[in-house]
Amino acid sequence: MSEFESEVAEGERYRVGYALQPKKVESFLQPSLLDHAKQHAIDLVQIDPSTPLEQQGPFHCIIHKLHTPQWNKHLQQFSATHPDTAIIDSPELVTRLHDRVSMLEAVTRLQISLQNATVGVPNQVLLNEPKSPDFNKIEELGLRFPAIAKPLAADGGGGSHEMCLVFDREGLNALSAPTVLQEFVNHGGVVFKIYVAGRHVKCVKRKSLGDISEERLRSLKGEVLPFSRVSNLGVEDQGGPVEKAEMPPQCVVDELAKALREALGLNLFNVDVIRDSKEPTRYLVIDINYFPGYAKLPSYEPFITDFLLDVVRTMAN
Ligand SMILES: O=P(O)(O)O[C@@H]1[C@@H](OP(=O)(O)O)[C@H](OP(=O)(O)O)[C@H](O)[C@H](OP(=O)(O)O)[C@H]1OP(=O)(O)O
Ligand SMILES: Nc1ncnc2c1ncn2[C@@H]1O[C@H](COP(=O)(O)OP(=O)(O)O)[C@@H](O)[C@H]1O
Ligand SMILES: [Mg+2]
Ligand SMILES: [Mg+2]
Repeated sequence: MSEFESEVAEGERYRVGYALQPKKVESFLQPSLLDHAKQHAIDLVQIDPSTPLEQQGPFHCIIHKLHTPQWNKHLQQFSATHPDTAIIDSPELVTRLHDRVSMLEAVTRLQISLQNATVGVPNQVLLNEPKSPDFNKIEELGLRFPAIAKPLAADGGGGSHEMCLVFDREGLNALSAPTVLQEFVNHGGVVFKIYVAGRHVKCVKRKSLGDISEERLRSLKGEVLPFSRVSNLGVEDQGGPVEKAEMPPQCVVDELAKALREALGLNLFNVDVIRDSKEPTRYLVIDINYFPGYAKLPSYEPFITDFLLDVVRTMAN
């Protein structure tokens, strides 16, 4: 039962508009979410992003994952004249997550040290022209191979999840600009995904890239191995590294979620975190995604509904 079930004022209903791509509508707006929200006084209403919002309201809250200029304009016009509608989240702040350098900047400013755990980011450098890279910059940072070449843009556009494992300098010749070269950290093949919806936080484990031994590293010199969407592969793991992996301490998960929520000014995101195999109290944030695939979480219906109730109630008070 939702923690808010008894608090819904009788007869009062809330309209929450959603503006999402068709694929996202299909995955996120499961009948189970629509039903659960409805039972808790929330009506989820689809927004047509090409029509002015004025003609589609009123809304107590709008959630969205679109970033076309036309949508941003409609949203800006509507929020200027409807300050009582909560916009989740501000498009300007979401933009920070569309770039793999700026998305991690907030993490580098965090000071989290709980239960001996530290939270940081892997060494990384932006290569505007990877074919003629600034080796001084790479060396100054002490960045070591193997590394992962990630497209700078993380806006969900074509190619934004196409990565490459690079094993030495020669491998950089195969890359196209602009690329973020990030040190590969052995982490036991498991990624922790921390899903945040306002003050609500859930952490799950998923399959990740396996460790790279010194021997394998030597045999792969000069190679470039492309990969994409590893944590979505859903490969069988019975008795494997994912099942066996210990979760990070809950206090670290909660503190990281809270600190990032404040630093980014965002409510709906997830954080990909790995744990250094060599130093198991060292946690590294490798990716932050806006409005991720919440439907993959067990019991995502109350998770999302409770968050939306928080938002509409705060606006009403
Ligand atoms: O589609 P899903 O459910 O796999 O969700 C994707 C997320 O998967 P996750 O929840 O982290 O496992 C995915 O996260 P990752 O980058 O794979 O860690 C992205 O947030 C992706 O959005 P975009 O393509 O970057 O705009 C998300 O895609 P959209 O659903 O927003 O298109
Ligand atoms: N620095 C790293 N060290 C080791 N593995 C990594 C590192 N960065 C990413 N990975 C692996 O690559 C996957 C995809 O990288 P990520 O930055 O999360 O991109 P995406 O936005 O496509 O999810 C991660 O889920 C993880 O398995
Ligand atoms: Mg990721
Ligand atoms: Mg991502």
